[in-house]
Amino acid sequence: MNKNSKIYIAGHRGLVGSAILDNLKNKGYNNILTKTHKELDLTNQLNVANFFEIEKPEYVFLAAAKVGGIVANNTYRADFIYDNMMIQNNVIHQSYLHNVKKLLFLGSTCIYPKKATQPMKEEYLLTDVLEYTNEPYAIAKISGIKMCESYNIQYGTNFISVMPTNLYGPNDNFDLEKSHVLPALIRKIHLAKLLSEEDEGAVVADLKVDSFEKAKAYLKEFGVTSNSVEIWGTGEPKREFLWSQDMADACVFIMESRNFSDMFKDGNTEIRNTHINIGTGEDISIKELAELIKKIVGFKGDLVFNETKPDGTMRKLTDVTKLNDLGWKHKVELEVGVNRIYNWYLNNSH
Ligand SMILES: NC(=O)C1=CN([C@@H]2O[C@H](COP(=O)(O)OP(=O)(O)OC[C@H]3O[C@@H](n4cnc5c(N)ncnc54)[C@H](OP(=O)(O)O)[C@@H]3O)[C@@H](O)[C@H]2O)C=CC1
Ligand SMILES: C[C@H]1O[C@H](OP(=O)(O)OP(=O)(O)OC[C@H]2O[C@@H](n3cnc4c(=O)[nH]c(N)nc43)[C@H](O)[C@@H]2O)[C@@H](O)[C@@H](O)C1=O
Repeated sequence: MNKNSKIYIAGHRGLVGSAILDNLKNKGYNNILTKTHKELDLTNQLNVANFFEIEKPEYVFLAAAKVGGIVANNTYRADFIYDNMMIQNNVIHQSYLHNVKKLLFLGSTCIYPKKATQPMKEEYLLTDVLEYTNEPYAIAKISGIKMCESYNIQYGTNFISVMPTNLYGPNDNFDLEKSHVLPALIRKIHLAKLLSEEDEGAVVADLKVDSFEKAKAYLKEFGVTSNSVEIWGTGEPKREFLWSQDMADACVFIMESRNFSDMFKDGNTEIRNTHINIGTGEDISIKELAELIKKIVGFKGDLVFNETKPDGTMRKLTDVTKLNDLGWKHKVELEVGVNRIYNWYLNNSH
């Protein structure tokens, strides 16, 4: 990629896409192409074909997807498989037809078997059954990896897949039902603290409702009260969290420095499993995460574990040897990142 290359970021307003946009701008890339979801619905084959025909991007970051936490994945199963397969089929196929020089496809570590040996290496893909709560999403992501791999092999394209761990950062989704655990707990614990301080105005403003009674009733549904916060599941599952700006930096690093062909020449004779894990290689339990957020937010109440909610995979720690060997390592440690995202939330929640 050179600084004038025409680069399309699909999903530029999302958690990862917005961080990729900032990262590229900061590095001096000046020909970046973006479209909002409203301007271009990537599930629409004809519109995506027209877009590529007119714009002819040279590089593509595919960070648009239907994304959500464990309950969203488990509830909207059809949407997660349909939207994700449509988006990636359209973008990857049109990238091939219009001679895109390089494409980066974002998968997820949920592609690995539910009971994979830890930490999970790239070659564990398709070696056992998946976690059921996010199986439709994971299958869409696996088909995206295999699509990139197949186009590379049959058509000589240069499409690279990366498998990020759980991400968090600015522009994350803080919805109490549909979000991932880290933003959900930041918001729930913050709101519980506001309730304990009897700051009715701040609670109403955060939830954008017209009365404190409505706000309290809504929060009760999610187990948020002035003296306790509900945590889904047992608190025992472990998760690995990567700051979204580190994730974006890894994506740009890979786009700048790697080619699909390098990935099986460097001692790897197998053309399959050329995807790259992106993570920190460190994880913590959900209980420990909740305690950390509680400390940072300054909430004094209790954490109550609701075991009727799913735990999901008990552990999905990435093996980041491949990424580290390429010369990239994360910078932001979890406690620093949680402090940053809490401050970001305080400045952006109304
Ligand atoms: N967040 C995480 O923890 C993880 C994310 N990933 C992957 O990283 C990538 C980015 O995720 P993340 O940034 O968190 O997701 P976000 O939900 O924050 O952003 C997704 C973006 O895609 C856009 N989008 C969704 N559907 C369409 C559509 N039909 N047409 C056009 N645009 C669409 C959204 O626009 P709009 O909001 O307007 O719909 C949004 O800008 C995804 O591939 C995801 O699977 C992988 C592992 C973990
Ligand atoms: C990134 C990843 O995201 C999803 O997988 P997940 O890691 O299981 O997602 P999660 O962040 O929602 O939950 C992590 C853990 O945390 C627990 N938990 C506690 N309390 C809350 C809570 O309040 N909200 C949420 N969401 N989870 C909670 C929750 O029960 C679970 O044990 C995939 O569907 C898949 O899409 C994917 O790739």
